[in-house]
Amino acid sequence: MSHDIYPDHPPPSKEVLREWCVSNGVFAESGLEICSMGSEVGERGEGAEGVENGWKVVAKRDLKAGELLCSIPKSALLSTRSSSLPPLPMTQPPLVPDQHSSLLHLALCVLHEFRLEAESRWYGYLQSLPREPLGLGLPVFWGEQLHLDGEGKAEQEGEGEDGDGDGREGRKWLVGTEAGRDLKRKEKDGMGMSALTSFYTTHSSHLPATPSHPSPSPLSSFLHAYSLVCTRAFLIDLYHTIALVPFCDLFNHTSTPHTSLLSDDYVCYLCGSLKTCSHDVINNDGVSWRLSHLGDWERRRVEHEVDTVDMRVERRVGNGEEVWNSYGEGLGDGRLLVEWGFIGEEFVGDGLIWDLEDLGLGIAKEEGEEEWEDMLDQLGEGWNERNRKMDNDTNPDVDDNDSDDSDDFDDDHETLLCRQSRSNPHLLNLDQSGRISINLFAVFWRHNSRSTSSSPKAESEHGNLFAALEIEDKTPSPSAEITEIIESIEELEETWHEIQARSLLIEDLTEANDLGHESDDTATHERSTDSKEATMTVRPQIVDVAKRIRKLLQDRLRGMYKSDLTQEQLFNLRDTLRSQDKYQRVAMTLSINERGLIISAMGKWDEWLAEYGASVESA
Ligand SMILES: C[S@@+](CC[C@H](N)C(=O)[O-])C[C@H]1O[C@@H](n2cnc3c(N)ncnc32)[C@H](O)[C@@H]1O
Repeated sequence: MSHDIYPDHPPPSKEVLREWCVSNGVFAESGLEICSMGSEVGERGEGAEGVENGWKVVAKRDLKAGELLCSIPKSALLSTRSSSLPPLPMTQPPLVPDQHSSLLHLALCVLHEFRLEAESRWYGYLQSLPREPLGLGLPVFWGEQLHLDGEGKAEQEGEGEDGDGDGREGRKWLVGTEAGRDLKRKEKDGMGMSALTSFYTTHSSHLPATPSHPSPSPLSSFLHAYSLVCTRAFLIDLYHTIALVPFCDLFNHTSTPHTSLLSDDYVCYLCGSLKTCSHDVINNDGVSWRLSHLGDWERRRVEHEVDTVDMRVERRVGNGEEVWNSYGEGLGDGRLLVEWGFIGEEFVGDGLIWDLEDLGLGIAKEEGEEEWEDMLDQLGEGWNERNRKMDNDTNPDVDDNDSDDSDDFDDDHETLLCRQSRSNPHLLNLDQSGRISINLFAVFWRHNSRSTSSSPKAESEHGNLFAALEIEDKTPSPSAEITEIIESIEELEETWHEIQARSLLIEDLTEANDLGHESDDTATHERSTDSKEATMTVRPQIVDVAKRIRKLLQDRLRGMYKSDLTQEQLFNLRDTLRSQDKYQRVAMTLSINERGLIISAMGKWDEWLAEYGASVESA
């Protein structure tokens, strides 16, 4: 599948971009250099073996915190407000300006500017953007063989860019992974391939003919423009909403960035003015309501300075180091791959996630979601309360409000369970340290107690069928339930801690034996047997829940592509991929990493169940 963006134009040029920046008032610190990723020389598309490398920003000298990296006047931003594409006609139903429709609209504007070629105000910038691979390798396009012209008519079918099936195979490896979940969610939320196709089919006729593009552009051109917008646009302010920001979009992502984008967002939403404008309502002090939250000094600044988007050094950058931005906090590889087409293997974010309906408990998404969320909110409160108490007991002098972050259990990565995610307290996840969230434990625990506490009453004397089916509700009150859950979690962790301590003791004794310190085998045996006798007992319900969790992990693993292969076999398989199988390589890496996390978590639950798993049968 090929697009019609800049056919027969020279490759992207840093020099042309630099000249465009200068003539559009863009300031870029002279101590920054745009380099090719993976090699220090060459323009786009000139990497080794013709592989597109992408660009990055590198510091040519030490950069101190506070230094200005770049400053772009808002007049240079490319947004739906600034583009020369005429406003979209009212659609039926109207295009609600949510984030996705804003991306689609901006993509149409970008395609229009591409079609203007050198006539566009942004040509010097747009020519610098990647032109390959089509759709920038975002998984939503992997393996797509869709060919439509600008009017939505099928073009000639043929082998696309990844006609050898790299994309199709790559998609298979995403099944069951976080990226696979994200792709499904996007499709469901109307952000998949079919929604993109239908948007362009509806709106392509709105693109004016240009001297270089008298006919409509193929769908592939729109998809490419859309990918550029998705991977490069920033949220700016109330007027532009999202926009492409020349130069700022050259910084790559890491979870420990040096810089971030700064923009005053409280502009007039009608004309974009930051300084007081004719649309403003003035308060009794003669100040626009819009700017009334600012102090005197700040107000003077906005009234007199050019409105810009800036990036400053927030963490020192050494000479020769790449300067990193962050595309969002806690972005895991699944999300990075789906939204930006790469993985960072930094193992940050919330790990693997389940929805309520994925838990095999027969809970539909809409069914009682609020009730479950209420329970999780109460659990969160109960958990924080417990932490405060624990901290007070161990450290009576510490301020109560500081206690949340300093809890030993929550920060101990060797535990079976982890606290609620900071990004979403309702999340049901397996964290990056292989710990199941207390939420998942609580959902299984509650489901278990509901199904065991509701037992049909014995048939009445008169054989009344309705009376026989009446359910006796022994459900505990919500607060009693949360207390029970927290006590169960503590019980689970204490027993896990005991197992860990015992294996450490055995390891120590074996090591000591190997070194000949305590050569008496009988003594070793006696001590390890002693410690075994210290085993605690647990409530059967905890065992039930542990078994559910173990099964949940196993099911997730089994839902992955080629789930019967061992990690070693997968590594070997990945090693045999051809250099051009880049989608398969990245998808396999993601899948292997997620499998590793599940396997290590399963190992812990197996160890615990080996000790306590039988007690439920005897209960
Ligand atoms: C905003 S652009 C950054 C500049 C881009 N590298 C370029 O060549 O113009 C975002 C894209 O850069 C690439 N990218 C960003 N961070 C990356 C990273 N840590 N590793 C690999 N690629 C990255 C991805 O292709 C992503 O879609």
